[in-house]
Amino acid sequence: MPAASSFGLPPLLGVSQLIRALSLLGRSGVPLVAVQSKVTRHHTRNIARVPHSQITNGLAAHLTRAAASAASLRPRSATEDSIQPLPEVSPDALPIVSIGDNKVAIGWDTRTWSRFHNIWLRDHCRCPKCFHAITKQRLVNTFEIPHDITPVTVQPKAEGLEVKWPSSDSHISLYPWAWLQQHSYDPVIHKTDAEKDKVLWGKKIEKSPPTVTYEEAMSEDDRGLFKWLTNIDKFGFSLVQGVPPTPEATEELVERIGFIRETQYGRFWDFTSDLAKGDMAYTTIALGAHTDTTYFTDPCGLQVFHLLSHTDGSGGASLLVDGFYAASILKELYPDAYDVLSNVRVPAHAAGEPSALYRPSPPSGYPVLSHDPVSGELTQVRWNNDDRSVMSHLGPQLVEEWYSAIRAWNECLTSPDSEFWIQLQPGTAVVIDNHRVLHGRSAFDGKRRMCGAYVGVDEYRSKLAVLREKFAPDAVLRTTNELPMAVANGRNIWNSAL
Ligand SMILES: C[N+](C)(C)CCCC[C@H](N)C(=O)O
Ligand SMILES: O=C(O)CCC(=O)C(=O)O
Repeated sequence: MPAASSFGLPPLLGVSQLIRALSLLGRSGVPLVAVQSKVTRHHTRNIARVPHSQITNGLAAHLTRAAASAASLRPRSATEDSIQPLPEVSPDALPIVSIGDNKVAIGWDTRTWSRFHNIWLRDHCRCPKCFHAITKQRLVNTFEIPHDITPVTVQPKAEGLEVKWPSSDSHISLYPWAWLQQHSYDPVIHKTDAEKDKVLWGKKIEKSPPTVTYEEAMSEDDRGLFKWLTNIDKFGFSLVQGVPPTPEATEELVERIGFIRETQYGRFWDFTSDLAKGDMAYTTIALGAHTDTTYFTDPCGLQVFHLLSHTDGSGGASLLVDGFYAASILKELYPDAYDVLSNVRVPAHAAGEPSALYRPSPPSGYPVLSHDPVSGELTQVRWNNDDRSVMSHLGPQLVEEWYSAIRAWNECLTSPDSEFWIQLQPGTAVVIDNHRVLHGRSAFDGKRRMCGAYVGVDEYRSKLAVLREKFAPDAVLRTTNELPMAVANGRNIWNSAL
């Protein structure tokens, strides 16, 4: 096995030199050509990674064209990209590695190579001296690493890249290949990431809304829980059928996900239209599609509703709208409005009770549409027109533009093709991702009793991550779980979240 080490290759220089160096190594059957200019990054601000065929919309005439092109907003798929997801490294075709001035280069295949700064590699050493395998916390003293540190040797091993560092105790680090691919930052390598598989939906979701049974959700082996949370992650909501129509059973159901988030409405709520809390939810009035707790710095992550009973009256149907879908339509039809909603901060308040006065920090609030600053993807919708505070910070030049933008947004949200109406019955709970799916209800009369709770977004995401680790391990876990010293205290030190 030819090993490229500091004496095997010149420092990283021009592409042609690298090509020559690599071909000199004569690795049979695996010619490596480093063509970095072919590496392109994804364009930014995508709504979601959604295959066209998965968009379940049924748009009215005026939205049909928009939906078709909204689907085209998705990032290019792996096959359209110049970079394919990289295959798992096999022991008989190891990557080629070389030391450059201040970086180590890894040639993955004929077209793709990654470079890692020496200091970055040293700082990310996961040997027991540098990383506490049980607590998953860093032990290495980052600030003692010489900023010009250079490996003595780099060796491709079956398990990963082995780096020998210049130190009296001859420190050796090993970085699994899949882990290096996953964390490649120069260039960022395309990842097929299950977390990105969102399915945007419209009214047609009513034909087959994502559902699990109570038995599945409560089953001890956690598979049903995984299915449930995966539904929420993909669609932004999931029904749970067959729930005993009691607050106790519903509370237990919520606790399967994580800690209940207590708020001014209580921990677990059991409410009717008695205005027990100073909020319109506690009346019989219709509520348009909104997200909850827009007045919190950190709005609640999940919201669970379970209709326990409704007697002596009618109405009170539940409304769900996929905010990511509505945003994709807005972006297509009214790109300027999309920008306004992505940038203008909206203040909000909860002030119906004398004992509480909630506003977000900063008090100017947050934009209706928030994006991941790294990927540009839409991450959160915050919208409750009822709870909006005074828009005094807009500036005179923006006032009309702002009102036009929210009018367009409202049009996308209230289009019959965006709205999924469902008449809940005792026994069917609905769990909603409050950062994505808006909810509302029609007006009603009679006595209607609803119970439910909030769960913090971090609780829900943590539980989903743990279940993924168990039931849908990614390439890094699949290839490193068997490595000696990789798994300590039930978790792999190479888990991509660390
Ligand atoms: C769900 N529960 C009935 C407890 C409270 C409802 C709060 C609704 C409020 N306007 C908001 O958007 O936060
Ligand atoms: O009463 C309902 O069905 C929903 C109430 C609501 O929208 C809320 O509590 O935020």
